[in-house]
Amino acid sequence: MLMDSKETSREKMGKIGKNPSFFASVKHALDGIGIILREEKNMRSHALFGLIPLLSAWFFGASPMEWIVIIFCIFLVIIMEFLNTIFENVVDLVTDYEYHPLAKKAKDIAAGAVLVTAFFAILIAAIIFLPKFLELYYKLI
Ligand SMILES: Nc1ncnc2c1ncn2[C@@H]1O[C@H](COP(=O)(O)OP(=O)(O)OP(=O)(O)O)[C@@H](O)[C@H]1O
Repeated sequence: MLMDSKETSREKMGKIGKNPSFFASVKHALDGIGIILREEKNMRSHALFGLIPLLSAWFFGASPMEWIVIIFCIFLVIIMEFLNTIFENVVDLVTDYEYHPLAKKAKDIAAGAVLVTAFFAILIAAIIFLPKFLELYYKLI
């Protein structure tokens, strides 16, 4: 019963349905990336901060394994921000922007997951780069 009304409303809208091709799926995925870059200031910050370890890796001539770990950490933070944004949107959809303690809980926990991942990435960056920075520092003084 519910299924029938759902399908009818889908047909009426004419906008929702299975992607007709692989390229249509890719286009919608790219739209999603565009939306998160436009609407989420935190995602732009992550992308910008991600440049620091990349430039440092280039400057210090990081080993292939160090490059892999650094790129892994950058993508981990970015993926976590994607998940956080998905949660925020689903919560807003369900609550229709009305206050609900469970909505607060879900959003705060999702934001906490991003924070934990960012700390993890900073810790890894410190383990890789701190000795290199110190070596350079003692060479220069
Ligand atoms: N429907 C709601 N009910 C209760 N609290 C909410 C609700 N929506 C948001 N909040 C609270 O307001 C905070 C900010 O919510 P918002 O959706 O604006 O996230 P944001 O500022 O985009 O978060 P982030 O910085 O993680 O991207 C949430 O972390 C949560 O504590």
